[in-house]
Amino acid sequence: MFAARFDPSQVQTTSEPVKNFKLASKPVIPLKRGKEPDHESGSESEGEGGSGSEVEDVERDEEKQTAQVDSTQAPMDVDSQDADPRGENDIDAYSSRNASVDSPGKAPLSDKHSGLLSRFQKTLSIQQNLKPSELVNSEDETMESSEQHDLVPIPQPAVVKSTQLTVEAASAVSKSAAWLHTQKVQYNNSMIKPFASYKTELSEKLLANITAKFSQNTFPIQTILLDTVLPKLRFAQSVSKRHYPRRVGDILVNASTGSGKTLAYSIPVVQSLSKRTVNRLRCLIVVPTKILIHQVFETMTKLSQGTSLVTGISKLENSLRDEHKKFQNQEPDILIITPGRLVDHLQLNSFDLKNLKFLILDEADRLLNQSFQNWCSVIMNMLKADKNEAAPVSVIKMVFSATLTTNTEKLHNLELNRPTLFMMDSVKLYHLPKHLQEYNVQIPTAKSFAKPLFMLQLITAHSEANLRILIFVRSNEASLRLATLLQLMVSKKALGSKNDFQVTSINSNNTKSLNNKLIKHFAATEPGKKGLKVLVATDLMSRGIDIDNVTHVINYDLPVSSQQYVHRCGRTARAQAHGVAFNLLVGKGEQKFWSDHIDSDLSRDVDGCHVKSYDEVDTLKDILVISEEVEEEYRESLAELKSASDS
Ligand SMILES: Nc1ncnc2c1ncn2[C@@H]1O[C@H](COP(=O)(O)OP(=O)(O)OP(=O)(O)O)[C@@H](O)[C@H]1O
Repeated sequence: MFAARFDPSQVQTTSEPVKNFKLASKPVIPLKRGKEPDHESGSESEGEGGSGSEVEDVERDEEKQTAQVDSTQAPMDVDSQDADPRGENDIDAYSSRNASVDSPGKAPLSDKHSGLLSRFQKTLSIQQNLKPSELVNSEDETMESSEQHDLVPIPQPAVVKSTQLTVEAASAVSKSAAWLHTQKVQYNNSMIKPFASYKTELSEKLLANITAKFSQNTFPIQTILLDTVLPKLRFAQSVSKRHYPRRVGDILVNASTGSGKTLAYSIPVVQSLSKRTVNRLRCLIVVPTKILIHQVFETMTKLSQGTSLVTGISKLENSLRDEHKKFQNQEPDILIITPGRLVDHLQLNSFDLKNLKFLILDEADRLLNQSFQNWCSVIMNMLKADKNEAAPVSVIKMVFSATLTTNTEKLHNLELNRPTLFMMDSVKLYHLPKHLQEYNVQIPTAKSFAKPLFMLQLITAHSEANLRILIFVRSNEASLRLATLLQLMVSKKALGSKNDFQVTSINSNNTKSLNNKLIKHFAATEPGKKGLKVLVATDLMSRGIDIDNVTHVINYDLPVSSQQYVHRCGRTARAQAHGVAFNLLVGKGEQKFWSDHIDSDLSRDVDGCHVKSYDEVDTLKDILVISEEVEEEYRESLAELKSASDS
């Protein structure tokens, strides 16, 4: 069913010409006479197929020289620098030309310039001897002259702003440059192909693990990433074992929830590292929550089965000291960790980053919004120190999210190196899964007191069993209260559900282990058991959690942003499965908020699902109708809940 032929020509790259901002002056590299210093391909010995070490030495010199060149100089556009009118590109002409401009005293100037130059130097010396009071501001001077002569002032040339960027302006430019000059590669949902078509790019063992444990066919984000990154990685590793990351550049991915991002970044990592001989920390995967650690660990373990790669995790429940000893004894090749814990281990020197080749941020927008002891700058500084390199360090940063931040400030902190952004070819900020069917339930303000009852009627209107319904509320308190109320209501005669109805609540009143147990129970499928499982949760559950067969998501409380909406709804309709999301909108205010601040940021597949109103479905159109008996029992339940909470 996924066998649609993938045609590489479909890969739409909207790459603006990637301007390689070069530093103001080219570092002069000791190359053979007559050869133009070529930064892109590294060096001339590379053209002669020099041995790895020779290429690495030249590269190391090149990088040292680049690092020494003062990078605060205003970046010069490559065109002006390379467009050499006289076509003199060899190193001799280059140096004599600069000598004449940089050191006038040394090289003979033609006579016609020497007079001009001496007058300029005389003016400079007069200006230096003037007292401050004698210095006249240009505006005042213009005003005085016009008042004295009562003449119409002669039109003055515009005052030319200083060409020197102020530090703030320069950093603002560089920050927006971090994002604006990113090459963009767009893809669409038709880009699916068999994993077997990568048999020349992937090791036999890895390919077997993918097809046996995951799938025969790729998802679109995996196709575009593997097609782009694998060849780059292979070539870069063939040129330099040590510095290949810098040649590949950084990778940014904005792909919808459930689209297989974890596999998309895990495959290139396992492919690149499986040839290594000694265990060294070469890949760091940073995730925002503990639950995600286990999920990524499972994927990595399945992929690297049969290789000698060691994947480690840092568990918050383990003591830092014990983990420190464990990492000291054996450095894992791949480490999955949360940001705060990573900072703790770096400060304890549990491991160093000098061998690191991949730094992966999963749910990156969440990570970049977290301060966690300023983890981002701690890692960036530690990388530069351990690798003894200036930015950009030779590490491939892979930044993944379904709602990747466009906040250049946050991305700037990552000191991106020639980033490529992979994104859906949609005009909106975020893209929803194709088979996610959304329904809006418009509740009149006057009836808002009965919102829990409407939701119960919405749930019990579904006749089929084996539903897994995830209900999102805005707080822990609301999660506990709503779950308790639902249990009370279901125990009543009129309100009771036809199905076996289990309601649980995830909230911070529970211990972490209880929450994990409840999630496992919710996710578990007992064959033959027709349980209708309802889990009430806060947004802790909305990020990256991959639970099979969540059939419905109910936004009982509206999310506060389109990002939150995307992540909540993304718990269903995963891996191209079908899923349903209900939005309970109370009054015109919430309806307007949803359309102005959520729906306006979302794009959906043209041939996919589109938002509907609940009353377009026969079985749902009466959920807002309440009989007297039902209302009576509902009010009883509310009273019971109130007395329980008061006691
Ligand atoms: N090519 C594939 N074919 C079928 N299933 C896949 C494929 N790739 C990944 N999956 C499955 O899809 C599910 C979602 O994958 P994953 O959790 O990586 O999505 P995601 O994009 O990270 O979602 P989120 O943004 O919510 O974190 C997982 O169960 C995974 O095993």
